[in-house]
Amino acid sequence: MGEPVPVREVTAEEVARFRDRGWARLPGLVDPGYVAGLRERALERLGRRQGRFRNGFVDRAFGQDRDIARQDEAFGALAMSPRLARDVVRLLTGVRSVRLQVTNLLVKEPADGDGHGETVFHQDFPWMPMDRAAMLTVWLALDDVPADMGALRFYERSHLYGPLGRSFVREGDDALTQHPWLADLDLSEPFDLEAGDATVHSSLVIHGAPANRRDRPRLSFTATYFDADTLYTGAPYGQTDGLGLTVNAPFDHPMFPVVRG
Ligand SMILES: O=C(O)CCC(=O)C(=O)O
Ligand SMILES: [Fe+2]
Repeated sequence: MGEPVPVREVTAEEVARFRDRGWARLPGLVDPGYVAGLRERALERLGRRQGRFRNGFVDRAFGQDRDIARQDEAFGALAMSPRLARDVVRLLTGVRSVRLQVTNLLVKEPADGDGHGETVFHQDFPWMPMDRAAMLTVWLALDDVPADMGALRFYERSHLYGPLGRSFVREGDDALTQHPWLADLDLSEPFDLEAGDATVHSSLVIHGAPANRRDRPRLSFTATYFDADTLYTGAPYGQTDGLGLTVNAPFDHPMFPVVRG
């Protein structure tokens, strides 16, 4: 084992905010020096990338390099970091340990020309074959992400309303169009992130992002964790279909490692 990945502890105030509002800002979550190394690796991978898929609704909003932590050791060390796992356990309510669901390198290309558009407002949970929603995503800025480059925005406390349905299935199915009452909730103010800053969001909070109005790609890394006691429901899902998971049993599979705190 090398040095521990330089991830800081979340504060009691950040935990309280996350639980109250469904999301929180975590400034300086990961040491900027470590993040500079991640950024270099990310750019190197992107340079080797072949073509882009623009078929689905999600692909219009950002590019994905899924499961990057299984392919790159620096991203892997961060995703499997005991310090990060401790933070996640503290943020979630009533959870003893967590599994990693997925990691992703997200790239939102500048909107000009043939670039990406906005990330429409949505929840993450309605896609999941999980029997509970104790699940969150850490969204780490790999480079400075000024607000107009597309940092996430959140409908405050929207996680309290349970699953509100899927988005990204058809044209015009963003959460606001499906549920106009959401507009009565406060929308988080736009904010600038620096490399190493993160946001963390509940799988039930409504979130989205504007298009990237700058001239360089928005680069971020996400890691999604869920309660290790969660049971598999058997609902069809690309990631889990065919893995041989047992319905009504935990996600006991190398794809979903328990991350020890
Ligand atoms: O980065 C984005 O624009 C959206 C990311 C997202 O929806 C997520 O990580 O759950
Ligand atoms: Fe999302």
